[in-house]
Amino acid sequence: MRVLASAPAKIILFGEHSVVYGKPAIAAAIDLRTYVWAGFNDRGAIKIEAKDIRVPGLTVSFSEDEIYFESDYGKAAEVLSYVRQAIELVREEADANGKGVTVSITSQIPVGAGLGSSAAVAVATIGAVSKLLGLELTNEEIGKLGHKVELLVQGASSGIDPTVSAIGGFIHYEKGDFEHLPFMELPIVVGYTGSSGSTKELVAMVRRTYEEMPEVIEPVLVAMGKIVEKARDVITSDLDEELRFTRLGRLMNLNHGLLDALGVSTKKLSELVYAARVAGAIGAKITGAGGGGCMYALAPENQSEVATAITIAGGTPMITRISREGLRIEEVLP
Ligand SMILES: Nc1ncnc2c1ncn2[C@@H]1O[C@H](COP(=O)(O)OP(=O)(O)OP(=O)(O)O)[C@@H](O)[C@H]1O
Ligand SMILES: C[C@@](O)(CCO)CC(=O)[O-]
Ligand SMILES: [Mg+2]
Repeated sequence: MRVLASAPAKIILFGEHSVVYGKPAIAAAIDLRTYVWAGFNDRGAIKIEAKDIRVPGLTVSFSEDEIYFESDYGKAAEVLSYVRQAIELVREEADANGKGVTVSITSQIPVGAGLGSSAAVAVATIGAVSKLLGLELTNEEIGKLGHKVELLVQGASSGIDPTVSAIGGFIHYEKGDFEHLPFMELPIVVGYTGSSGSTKELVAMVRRTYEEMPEVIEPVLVAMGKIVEKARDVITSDLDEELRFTRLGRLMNLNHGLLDALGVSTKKLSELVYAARVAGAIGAKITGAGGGGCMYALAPENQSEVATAITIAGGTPMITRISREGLRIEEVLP
């Protein structure tokens, strides 16, 4: 038997980092996906093929008893840790610890770019392997297992990325609970700096700053949480669209400033943010963990001008759409 599952990338519209401290956040699944085929092998081993993982200089195929790699073993094992933890967790849930499982991954999502590649690969792997092992899990349950994987690998995770990747759509998230927000088409442009940041390291860096001066950082996190609640009020209000976008844009700019204050922006990210604003975006901010990766801009009137400005500033623009669908079982072969 073989199973193909896919799970989407995400953008965090408001509230990254502060969400790790129990504040609310708003996120949406987008139409870039990671695909995972799962099947059995008769060696009782975990075998992972992740040939197209876009980590510079690294092409790996790895299993418990065999490792093929074009880089050092330590790096390969670390890069594949989300997938391996996902498989191990599902084998445990299914009481199938000795069962040989092979997964093969292809992905449209840039890695370490703030678009939730770690959550998508964990969720798609859990979806495919749980189906293979005969577990009946809901997408919500799979999101919770994805959160466990992120906690095991990163040490800290709010769970928002695996949740939105598993269930799709547009969500408000707080301390493990989520609520779907009314679906709206968002005229956004994502700008990719081309460099990556590790969520594990960025979350740890913010934690160090917090521990060094909690009396300074806590109010910043509280303000971020308030921005999210304001944004939710605007999204669910009956204000006309123009006013709604204007208010959301202002809240995005405030949120970006506070993320910059936490130290998770980079010169390139800030350049893309300012280029987008100058080209007429009504709001622009980092999305995801930062340290490289992506920003997004809200540009109801002038998406193509903003995309051009991002290109001129040295970034790669992506015009994406919100994906209503989260985890999907694409194919089951006998
Ligand atoms: N296609 C893939 N195959 C295997 N592992 C992957 C794949 N895509 C991502 N990963 C894993 O996820 C890691 C990147 O996760 P990280 O959380 O640092 O960034 P991100 O999820 O892309 O961005 P963010 O968390 O800010 O949204 C990679 O180093 C790798 O371990
Ligand atoms: C930086 C962070 O807030 C979002 C990463 O997409 C981490 C998390 O919520 O787990
Ligand atoms: Mg991640």
